[in-house]
Amino acid sequence: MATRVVARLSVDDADPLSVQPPLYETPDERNARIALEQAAKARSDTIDEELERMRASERRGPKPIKILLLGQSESGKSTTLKNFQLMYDLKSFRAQRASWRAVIQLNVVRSIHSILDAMTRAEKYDHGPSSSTSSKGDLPLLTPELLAIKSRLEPLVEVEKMLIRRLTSAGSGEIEATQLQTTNGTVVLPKSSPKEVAINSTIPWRSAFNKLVGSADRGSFESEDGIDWDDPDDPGPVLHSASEHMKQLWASPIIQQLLEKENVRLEQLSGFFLDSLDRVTAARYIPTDDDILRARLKTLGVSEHRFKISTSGSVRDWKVYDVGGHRSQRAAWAPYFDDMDAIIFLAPISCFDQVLEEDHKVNRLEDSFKLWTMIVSNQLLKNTNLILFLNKIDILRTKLASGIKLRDYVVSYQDRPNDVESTTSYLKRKFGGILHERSPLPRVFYCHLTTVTDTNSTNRILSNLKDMLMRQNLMKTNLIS
Ligand SMILES: Nc1nc2c(ncn2[C@@H]2O[C@H](COP(=O)(O)OP(=O)(O)OP(=O)(O)O)[C@@H](O)[C@H]2O)c(=O)[nH]1
Ligand SMILES: [Mg+2]
Repeated sequence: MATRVVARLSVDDADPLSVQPPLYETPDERNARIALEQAAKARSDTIDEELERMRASERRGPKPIKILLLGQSESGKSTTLKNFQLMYDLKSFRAQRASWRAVIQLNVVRSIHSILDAMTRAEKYDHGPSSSTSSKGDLPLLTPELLAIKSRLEPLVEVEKMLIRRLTSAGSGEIEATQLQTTNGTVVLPKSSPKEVAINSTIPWRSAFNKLVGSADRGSFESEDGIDWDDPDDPGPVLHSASEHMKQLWASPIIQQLLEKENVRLEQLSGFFLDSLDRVTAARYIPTDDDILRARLKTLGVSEHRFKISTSGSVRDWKVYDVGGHRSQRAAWAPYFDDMDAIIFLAPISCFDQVLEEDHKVNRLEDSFKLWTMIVSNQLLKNTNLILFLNKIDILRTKLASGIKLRDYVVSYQDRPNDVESTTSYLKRKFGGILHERSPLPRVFYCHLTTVTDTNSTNRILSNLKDMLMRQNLMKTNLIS
């Protein structure tokens, strides 16, 4: 009988293509090894053939039309992508309902968490050593009823943690600190609202949520909306039972006063659903398309989305790239500058009175101007169409109507009227001026005033863009003269 070689790689561990045949093996082991090698080679050949087939088809067919979405964090890039999906891939957009439902639940508990944090701060002032000094008097006193609601809602922080765990379980996300931390018994209070969860879009995070809310073999699984109503981990029932308390908290004038004093403007934050609590905490809540557009999940990395889009009988492949806009993510943009047909640049101009979340010294509008300057002057992009979306016009309208003045943040605006028409045409001229001054080659200034959460108006703009790019592309490939 042949001697066994000690400490040999087991058949399971070995890579059959890279491991030398062992010096000693039994006939059975030899046959097993050969069979394994043959199977591995067959697999490898199939992959090679598939790759070659894909390359050949890419060589044969016209090049896909490529669009890159750029702009600072929360400018509306992923929301624009959702509009593309709604228009050109409705089936997969709707198939994601269960996942977006979980994101909306996360958005709701995050808002409630912000209120609970503000209440904790107010309580601290009430009981703290400096309670007899001046600053305490600024914060409203919390009534026993409100404090009872607070204790009733505190378990929602656990629901938030659970949702975040599910979301990030596939290693696809990053969480920034969300809880109060205790150091030497001292409560370290966050200045602003709880931080966001960010998701690396290259990894299919939705499968994590599908696992959370969907399982095809459960009796009540409804394939239409993909929601598994019997899932024991679904936070829906907990949110439903806490709904009245959440509504009371949000409707309380004392809480509104507290948030105002603390400068926590939840209704201006992304993923705000507290005005729709009745609906989004209903026992059988299914998100509408509009809800999905309003749901907020911060992007990490770059993701590619493919569409088949037709115009005048001609069908073309499109690739739309969504990127993370946070400063830490911007280094990942440049490798995609090559070979883009168009860049949609989103500047959320309603943010003229806000600062970047990642650097509180930088005004958001100023950051958009700097980013736009960098994009228009980039040599690699000199032949790329640039389409500017001056976004969040709905929020701009509300803000200006509430008396917030553009001239207080953009000094050069001086005494011009503080209405939507004048402010937008002023800002449009400024962005246009930068394009004309800094572009390496003369180029057309395409600019739209947008509210990308409004599907009808965005649909029209994207359809026009589609026609323009299809025409350009056909001209390039000499199909029309
Ligand atoms: N009211 C309003 N909300 C908008 C508009 N555009 C986007 N939003 C909301 O703003 C939030 C941020 O939008 P996203 O599309 O996630 O922003 P993003 O540019 O992808 O941000 P990052 O992924 O962090 O780079 C979401 O909750 C959107 O629903 C708009 O025009 N009006
Ligand atoms: Mg995004």
